[in-house]
Amino acid sequence: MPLLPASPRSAAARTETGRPRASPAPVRPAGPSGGIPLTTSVHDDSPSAAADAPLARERAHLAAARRALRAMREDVEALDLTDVAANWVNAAVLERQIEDRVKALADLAGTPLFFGRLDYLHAPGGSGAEGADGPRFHIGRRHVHDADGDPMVIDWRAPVSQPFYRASAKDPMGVALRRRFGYTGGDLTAYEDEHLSDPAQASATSALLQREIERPRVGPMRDIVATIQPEQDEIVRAGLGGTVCVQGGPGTGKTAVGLHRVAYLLYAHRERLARTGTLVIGPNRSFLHYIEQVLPALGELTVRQSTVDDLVARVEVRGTDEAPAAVVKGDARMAEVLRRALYAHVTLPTEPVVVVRGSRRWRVPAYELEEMVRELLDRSIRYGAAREALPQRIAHAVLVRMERSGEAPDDRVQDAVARNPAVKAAVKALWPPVDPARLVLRLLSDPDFLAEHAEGVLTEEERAAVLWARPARSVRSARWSAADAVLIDEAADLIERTPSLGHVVLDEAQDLSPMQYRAVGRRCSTGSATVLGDLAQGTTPWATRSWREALAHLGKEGAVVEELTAGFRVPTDVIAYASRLLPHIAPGLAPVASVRENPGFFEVRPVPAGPAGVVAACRELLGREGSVGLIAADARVPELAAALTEAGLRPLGPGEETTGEARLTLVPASLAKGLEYDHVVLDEPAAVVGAEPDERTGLRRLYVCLTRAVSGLIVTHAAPLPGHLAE
Ligand SMILES: Nc1ncnc2c1ncn2[C@@H]1O[C@H](COP(=O)(O)OP(=O)(O)OP(=O)(O)O)[C@@H](O)[C@H]1O
Repeated sequence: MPLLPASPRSAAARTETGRPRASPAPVRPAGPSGGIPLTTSVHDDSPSAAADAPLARERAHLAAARRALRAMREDVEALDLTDVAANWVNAAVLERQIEDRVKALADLAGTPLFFGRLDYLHAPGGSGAEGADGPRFHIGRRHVHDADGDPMVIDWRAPVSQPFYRASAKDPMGVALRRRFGYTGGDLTAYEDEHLSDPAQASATSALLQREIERPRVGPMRDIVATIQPEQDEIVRAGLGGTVCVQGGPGTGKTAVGLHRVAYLLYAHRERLARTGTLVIGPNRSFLHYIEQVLPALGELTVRQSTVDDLVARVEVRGTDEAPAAVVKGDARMAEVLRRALYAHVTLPTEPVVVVRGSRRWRVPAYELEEMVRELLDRSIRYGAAREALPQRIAHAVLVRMERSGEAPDDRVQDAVARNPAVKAAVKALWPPVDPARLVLRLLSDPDFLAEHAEGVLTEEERAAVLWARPARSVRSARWSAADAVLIDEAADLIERTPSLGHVVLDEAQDLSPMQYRAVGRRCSTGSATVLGDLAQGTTPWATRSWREALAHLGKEGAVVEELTAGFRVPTDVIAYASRLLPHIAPGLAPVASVRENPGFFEVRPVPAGPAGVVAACRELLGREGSVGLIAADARVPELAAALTEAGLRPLGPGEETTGEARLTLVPASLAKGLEYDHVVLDEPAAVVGAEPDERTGLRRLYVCLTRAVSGLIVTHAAPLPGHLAE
């Protein structure tokens, strides 16, 4: 059903009185640099616009949609639970659901209710008869309907919304007109039309899209729902059944795509994922803090976010590893060492089990017990499950004997026999309980135990690397490292299966060790994953070398690997400069092609030693609009923090949110990954490189730091620049 009075396309074009928008993003033909080709013109608010002009009508529709949304919210708020909830538990659950629903229906100030419109040529699936006017849909963050239940805004994730992201002049997907809306604050102030089926219109770049890409960045990450690109949309809407892996350079939208994919999957498979759960994994808490508002803004409030470290936190991590130890501990061969060490606890019986019941003794001979143990070892069930099954097997053997001698025991007798002290003692001896942390503690403390189970798996040198210099006395007192916690998690999974979620998004995946991939993989063993990363940004000693290998560790060998190459963050000059490092850090990877039109600014500035030059650069950039990030080698951060504070520019830490008043963040290089700022001062590249254990890792860290800027970058240096940055 048309939602606005439909007017024929030609008539609409005639009555439009707006003028093309000249700034900030002029309409221009798509160039070879990768501008986004559209057939478009922008119309904005103008005093001469007649009351019935399209913009006025769209505003009226927006106002009506807002009223309808309010009515939907009021309907939910007015729900009376007294009759429906049978008890207080049900009532509490329902109340929570209602609260969530009310929150999801909030009309967020500054978040447009719709951002696009599609005019179909014909009713989808209809006859397609000449002259038939198709329906018109406004596309927004959530579904809004009027009092009759007719849609006023369609959820961007609905199938009819898909052409908004994918339709092109080449394949209009049945769409006659695609309209994008521009907002200033919460006000609808502009629109831009593409007549997809009109071959006469020239290709141009979408000005509204450019405006969105180039907007200043202050505060946490925002959603990109109005401007998802076709190649991004393909990943966002990929089916729930398969795992997708995305390789993409800095600023190609991997994080954005991953988050929108979760929102899409929750829409398309709401019930299933409500049961099984979804999880977003990021590299550290400040990153998670930066992205945490994207999903709630899309109406999704139930997605858990976690770091890998938090995921495996069965012990308190208070220690660190030297790189050689961490590399071995993160190697997938450790899984085999753990498996062997665990199953070494199982022994084959030499004695029979004798169960005394009343005046009778029942004897299960050793060879029969051995058969049971061997059979359980052969089955692919967890150590703990087998341990639980063994007493029942023994009891069953006793029951068979009872029946043979004329007794008629029932299930209760079998349970009682299984709990018999003789059976319990036998099980404890044959298949003893194992605590995962104690198992790892012994492996890392006892050279003989490690040697026995790592025989033929780890070299002597590797064994020496992982052994603790001072063996720990207890699980509590051990100074566990992050890599140790992953080993404990692996051992725990060998004993008891880790529950699987429905879908996991793994961001900045390139930094995970094989053992960490396994830890994530078992959390989506019966679900699927979205793996996002950039091989060039891997800065751990065990960084991913190939996605195929990583996917195998994750247990998702069949996943498709997609590549994103259009860059939405970094200006052309800056990405060109950073890309000089690519041949040294990830040969074979294509440089990102920036789609930003604003060239931004880029300067490499020699400064005298000491913080004065850096402080001056920060002050200079604070004179511009948007956020400023000062990125420096971790060791230089305290000195720079003091200098900035003394200069009256007290900086925020990377976890703290930038605001209009506090726009300067001091970011240690080790935490810069995934973040972005309008303007960046990068302090002393040689120190960033020098802080890493090897040159390649150092250059990769530098690549990450060089690619955080949205509008401009000043590189300040007193020491010579790393030679690899020379052309
Ligand atoms: N289609 C789009 N429209 C508008 N902005 C976009 C689009 N895609 C990405 N962006 C913006 O580009 C910036 C970079 O995106 P994102 O952080 O997701 O990139 P990334 O590939 O994860 O980068 P990195 O490798 O540095 O972590 C973000 O501000 C994001 O909102």
